[in-house]
Amino acid sequence: MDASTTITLPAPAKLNLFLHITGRRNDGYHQLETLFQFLDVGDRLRFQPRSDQQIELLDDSGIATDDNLVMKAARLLKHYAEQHQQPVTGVSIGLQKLLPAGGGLGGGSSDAATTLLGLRHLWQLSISDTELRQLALSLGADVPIFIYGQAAFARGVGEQFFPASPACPWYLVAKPNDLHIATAELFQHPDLPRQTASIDFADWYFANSHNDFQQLVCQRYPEVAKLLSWLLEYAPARLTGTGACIFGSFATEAEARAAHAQLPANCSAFVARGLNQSPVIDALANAAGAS
Ligand SMILES: C[C@@](CO)(OP(=O)(O)O)[C@H](O)COP(=O)(O)OP(=O)(O)OC[C@H]1O[C@@H](n2ccc(N)nc2=O)[C@H](O)[C@@H]1O
Ligand SMILES: Nc1ncnc2c1ncn2[C@@H]1O[C@H](COP(=O)(O)OP(=O)(O)O)[C@@H](O)[C@H]1O
Repeated sequence: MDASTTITLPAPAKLNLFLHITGRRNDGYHQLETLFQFLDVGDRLRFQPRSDQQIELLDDSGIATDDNLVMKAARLLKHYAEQHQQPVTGVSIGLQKLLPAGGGLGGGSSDAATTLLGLRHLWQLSISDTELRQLALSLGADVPIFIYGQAAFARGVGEQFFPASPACPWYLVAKPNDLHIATAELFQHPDLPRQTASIDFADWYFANSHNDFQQLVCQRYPEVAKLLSWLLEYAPARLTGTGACIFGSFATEAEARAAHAQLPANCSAFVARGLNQSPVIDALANAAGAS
């Protein structure tokens, strides 16, 4: 495939297999320890070069174009290219949203990362992965992991990575309908635990870790507490990120689908496989190979 032709790329979801808050920085941002893993489910983005210089976003998400992380990422990379005297073309970006916004699955962050990666390819920009991750961090704490593209333990605000190879089970990911949790609001809550002791990642396993947001989210949103109690009857289960999604891990797809079939009313869910490499990395390698 020629770099100037249309490309379609995935923007996978992530799970936080655990999430500890170990402190707070002077600027108010929290220091975290977490383990990121990707899912084989996510949004899709299509990048089509234009003959003018416009960046156009075609999307069905209902998010205002100027607020959309896809648009922010595209403008940021265009600005970088212009500052470094690297030519760019216009582009129409089609966003197909499948992941719930504000679900703790990092959908918006993943869309932003796929935009940075897709446009670097399309525009043939000379920018290293490290620089791209720095640009990504300015869009949000969760964006760099989707550029990194490998399952990883993370420290800092979630931007210092240590490669990991957790088991890749089948997950049932579920959330109460019509529930969006505002990440910033939860981070500011006085009852949030902020002093979990730092762990040695080599000693990590699921049962000796937790998610520091889970208790607070369950208190504030009883529908999450109820859904989590239900899922725990079937599998080890936990909140991802700041929620509202929870996940349960299963040895087989059939077991995950059997639990899905019993999903309580007023909830939505999907079954997905855990992945230790982001599918966007494979898709870009294919696109580069075909150029
Ligand atoms: C909690 C996590 C765990 O992976 O995921 P989500 O639940 O959002 O998916 C992330 O740290 C979320 O990252 P992200 O959603 O990109 O957050 P940002 O846009 O950078 O920040 C939103 C707001 O959350 C707070 N924030 C975020 C990250 C952090 N380490 N400390 C913070 O205090 C800040 O108040 C910030 O203004
Ligand atoms: N392309 C996008 N997809 C989803 N949310 C977006 C997008 N662009 C901006 N946002 C904003 O980012 C917020 C967080 O989105 P998202 O990353 O999907 O959830 P979370 O941070 O809970 O994992 C949303 O509430 C939404 O307002």
